[in-house]
Amino acid sequence: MLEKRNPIPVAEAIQKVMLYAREGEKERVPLTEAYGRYLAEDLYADHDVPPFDRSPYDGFAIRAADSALASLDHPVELEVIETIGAGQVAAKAVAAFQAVRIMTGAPIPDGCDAVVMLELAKQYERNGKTYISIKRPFRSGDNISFQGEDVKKGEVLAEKGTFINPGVQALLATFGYSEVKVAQKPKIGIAATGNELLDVSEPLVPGKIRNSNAYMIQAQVLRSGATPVDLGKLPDDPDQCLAAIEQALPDVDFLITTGGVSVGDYDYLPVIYERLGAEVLFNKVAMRPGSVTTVAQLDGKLLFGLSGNPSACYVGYELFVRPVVRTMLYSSTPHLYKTKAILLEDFTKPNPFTRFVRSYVSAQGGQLYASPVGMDKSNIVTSLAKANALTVLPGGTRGFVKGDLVDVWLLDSEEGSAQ
Ligand SMILES: Nc1nc2c(c(=O)[nH]1)N[C@H]1C(S)=C(S)[C@@H](COP(=O)(O)OP(=O)(O)OC[C@H]3O[C@@H](n4cnc5c(N)ncnc54)[C@H](O)[C@@H]3O)O[C@H]1N2
Ligand code: MOO
Ligand SMILES: [Mg+2]
Repeated sequence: MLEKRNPIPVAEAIQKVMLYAREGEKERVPLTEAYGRYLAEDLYADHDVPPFDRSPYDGFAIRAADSALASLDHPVELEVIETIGAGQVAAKAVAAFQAVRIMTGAPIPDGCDAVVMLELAKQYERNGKTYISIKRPFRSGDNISFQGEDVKKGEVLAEKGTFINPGVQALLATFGYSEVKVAQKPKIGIAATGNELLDVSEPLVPGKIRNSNAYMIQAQVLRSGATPVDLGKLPDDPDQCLAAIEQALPDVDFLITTGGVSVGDYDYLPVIYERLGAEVLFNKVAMRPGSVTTVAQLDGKLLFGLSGNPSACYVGYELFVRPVVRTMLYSSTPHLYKTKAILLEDFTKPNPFTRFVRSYVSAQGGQLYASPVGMDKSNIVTSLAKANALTVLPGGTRGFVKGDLVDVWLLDSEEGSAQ
């Protein structure tokens, strides 16, 4: 007897999954391996940057008061008593009408409070001494890069969960983190089910296809910041699938299977969840593609039964797996980044369920535009290669036309959305 499945709205399905989302563990990695990871702690400034007043120019450090009367007609002469480069500290005290030759990055000598750019000073020698003359006054503070002007001690520079981009990497180095506490990468088991599946290296034979989903998901897992664990191909045999899943579960944070979740004779995932004693959170979502997406939990561990159809499988990962991965990585915005774009083509098909159209979003003149890419069917694989976004057409609508403003969820953005 065919069990009747109840489609639930996408937002409700996501909510049900998110109830099981947990923050992950921390680990320390060398700074050289921190790029691309997620901070496990807020990053505080434990000192001012710059840590001392310094010169932003090559030139001369002076006492501004000495230049008060300088003009084109009456240049002021100062004696240059010392030269310091970046990394050096002036050894002498600067007295009235004295200056220090200073290079960019060197600390401002005691007593000085302004810097004259090299180009604005005339330098000359007289009786074995070096002098400069300047033809305009400088105010106290002119051309000084002040201690703490970049950041003050105690400020939070990047919050826990921040993606470590090259800029964050620079901050970590600035504050002396030779090792960085980052979120441990969740481990995600991936098993592709189906008797029809060939290995990538096998030649095609009648009735069979190559397993593309496992490799697609592997890349999605990596893109979302987790580690894929390849559990291989499983035949459409409930005993073998059950044994493989039971064996794999203890070593992974989540388990993804593809295929076998619909109502076919060889769709065994529902039976397997039952035999495992897992609670099925839902087995039908009002979305296309991916309506058969099934998610179950066993002792709090999520089992994602993604569709066998490539486009449905892909969308299932981005909607349901990505946010739990990002939550483990401490993100407060774990979902795909949501924005709006102008549709560049008519999309007149009705949308009985919310439709996620694989799309290419581009920016032109400060406006985002969305073009559907390739055929909009769940068994299509080619459209995925061009997609950088999902255009979201709500269930119960039809007749979107070129020029309509539509919701788009970006696939490649490091930024996410809270909801
Ligand atoms: N009578 C009904 N039939 C179907 C329904 C339905 O509601 N009633 N739902 C359809 C929808 S929607 C989808 S999506 C698919 C989902 O099927 P399954 O998740 O059970 O997946 P399979 O049956 O195993 O395979 C479907 C399709 O995908 C190909 N596939 C499977 N695994 C891979 C892989 N690793 N790499 C590439 N391609 C894969 C497989 O060969 C099939 O062509 O069910 C509809 N049917
Ligand atoms: O799960 Mo099926 O893709 O709705 O397309
Ligand atoms: Mg099936």
